[in-house]
Amino acid sequence: MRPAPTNAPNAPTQRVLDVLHDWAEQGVLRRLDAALARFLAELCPQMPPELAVAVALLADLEGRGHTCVLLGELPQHFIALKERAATAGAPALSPDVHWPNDGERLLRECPAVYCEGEPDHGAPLIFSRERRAAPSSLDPLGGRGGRSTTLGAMEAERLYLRRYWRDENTVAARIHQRLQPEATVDAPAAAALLARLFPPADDTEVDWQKLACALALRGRFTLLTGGPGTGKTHTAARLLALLWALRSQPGALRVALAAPTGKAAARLKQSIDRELVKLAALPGVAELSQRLGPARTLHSLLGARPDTRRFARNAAQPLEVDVLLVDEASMIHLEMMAALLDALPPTARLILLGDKDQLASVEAGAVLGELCTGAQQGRYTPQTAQALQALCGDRIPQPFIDPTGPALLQRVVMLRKSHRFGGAIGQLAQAVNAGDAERAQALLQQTDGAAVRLLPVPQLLAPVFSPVSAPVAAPALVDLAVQGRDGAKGYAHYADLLRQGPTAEADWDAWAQRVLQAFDQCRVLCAVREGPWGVQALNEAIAARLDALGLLHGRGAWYAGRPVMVTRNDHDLGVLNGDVGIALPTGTQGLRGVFLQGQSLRSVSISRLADVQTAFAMTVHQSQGSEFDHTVLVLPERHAGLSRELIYTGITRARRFFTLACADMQTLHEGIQRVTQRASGLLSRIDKLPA
Ligand SMILES: Nc1ncnc2c1ncn2[C@@H]1O[C@H](COP(=O)(O)OP(=O)(O)OP(=O)(O)O)[C@@H](O)[C@H]1O
Repeated sequence: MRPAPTNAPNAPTQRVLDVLHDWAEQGVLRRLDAALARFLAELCPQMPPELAVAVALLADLEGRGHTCVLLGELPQHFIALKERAATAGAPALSPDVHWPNDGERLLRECPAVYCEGEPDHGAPLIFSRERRAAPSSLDPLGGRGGRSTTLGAMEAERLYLRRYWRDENTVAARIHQRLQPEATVDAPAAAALLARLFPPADDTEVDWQKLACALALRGRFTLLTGGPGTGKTHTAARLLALLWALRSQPGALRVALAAPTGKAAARLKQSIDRELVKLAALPGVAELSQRLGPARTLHSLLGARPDTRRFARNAAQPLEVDVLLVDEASMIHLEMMAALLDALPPTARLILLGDKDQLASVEAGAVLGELCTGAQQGRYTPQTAQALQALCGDRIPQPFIDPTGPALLQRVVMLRKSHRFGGAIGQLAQAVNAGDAERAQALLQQTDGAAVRLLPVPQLLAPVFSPVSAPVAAPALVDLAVQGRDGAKGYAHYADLLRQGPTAEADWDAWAQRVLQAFDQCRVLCAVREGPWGVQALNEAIAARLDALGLLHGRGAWYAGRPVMVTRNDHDLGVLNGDVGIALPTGTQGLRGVFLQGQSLRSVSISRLADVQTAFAMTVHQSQGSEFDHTVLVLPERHAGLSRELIYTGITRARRFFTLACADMQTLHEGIQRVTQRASGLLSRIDKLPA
């Protein structure tokens, strides 16, 4: 069904499209959502009005991260959308337009819909119906420590746009293919190396890191999840050393490192290098270190092409790798995961690292979270347990054994012990993750210890929003951001270093590095961009305060010390989306944007830095993959966008100090209770494929 849209939709649908157009004009929907409904209705003039609304809703939901819509939920979505329109004072939809009880019939009769299982005529909408019992990978306890990561794991009827349906199928098929049993490794050699890499500890705890490596030797797909500091990279480095030592031909293993952002890629490379140095005594590790190239962003690895969503690397032009290690995999959206798996040769090993409890990608899909459903419980089959014991001598404890454990979970390991956070920050992250708002509140309000602190922004000091003036950030919050607290640095620290300048021309690089590192000691993270609690207002307020204190001269678009975050990859300039740099005065060339890339500096003319934003404050989403000594998390009052994942991600960006700034505890409690659920059918698709 790909003719050019020439026909006018039927009259009732046309009326609905006009209303959708008005809704888009008034911000109830995105223009894109209404335009898609019109486009499909013009392709298929007999499309009923209800389906036109469902298409706009589907596009709207995909904008919010869902990859499909569950039919059973369409009636509520219709109601919620109508309420949004009413609240915005937009024209009402006729009361007759609602999702009918027999919505399936409506889908089956519409030529714009392809019903899975029937001959595929290329229709743009896909109706998928599963008549199966709950898939075996469904976590009986609800995954993620008692909650469900997706809405679509049980028997369900789903409506997709073709693009997401195709990507979901690709990811399911490629992962399923990688779950097939692998050729055996040299077991005695592997056992000896594992014993060397993971010497027995004094405690009796299970060594999940060792088990993860043993498990990874069994197949071409491994997923390591765990909170920050649980040793995902530590383990991955040992796994690479192991694979290198056990390779069948000398020098033949091509290993690639990648991450979704430039910052995360740089961190991955640094951590792997650091860990490999510790393993230098092992056979071949020196050679592995030497051969390991830089970690690349997924875009660069796959060969992103300007102005297209296609990549140079794909199934026809696969990546030339034997082992691909990808960090921060929670940030990978469905489309990118499909592209990555498509471009990976079937023989290559894929090792994904990520924290399943972090915010999912901005774009549609929550692939890592979904693949980790049940990881908390282990669910290893007795066969897996026996094989691992034979290989490394360690036993998987009985509570983690489940004879019905799905094939996918035989490739997933959750690391449980944090080697970085012992104290209050780790406990706070754990409480939030467990949905225990009372405990989180108690930890934030305890007065001993400086690691975790609450900055109540009382009503009187609360940000004032006036429709005529720009939103104003709370002074107490700005004070904290500038001055810090109890040894936790604020921005005055880097501004001080900046003011001092280099001692001599020759010291410029060292000084610039110190300024950049000092800036990274503190970061203000916001849940929203707009309004008094948002990125924009805080950026302005912090710059103004530093200016008032004489620490920066923060007037005009560019000033010495302006921190900026790149918002778009620019391969010519060598800066990537998410890179943070600072405008620094140079002797002869005036102000230049300076970025720390690994151990070296990149300096860029500020006139060429078109896609940047000031970076005193950034969104929690933008901070993923980064860590700061002192993290200040700012929560707007009673905001629907607050979620458990967002709060957890904000907290876990803090290395030594964490401060929460919010108006009241109710905001925190509500946020912790709000768990993001994204509709998807990925798990059931993997389960459905024949073994
Ligand atoms: N088994 C271990 N014994 C000793 N130190 C460890 C162990 N596991 C990890 N570490 C150390 O703990 C620190 C954190 O480990 P690592 O960076 O691998 O964690 P991570 O899970 O990758 O963290 P993040 O999610 O923040 O990237 C590192 O300094 C690492 O060397």
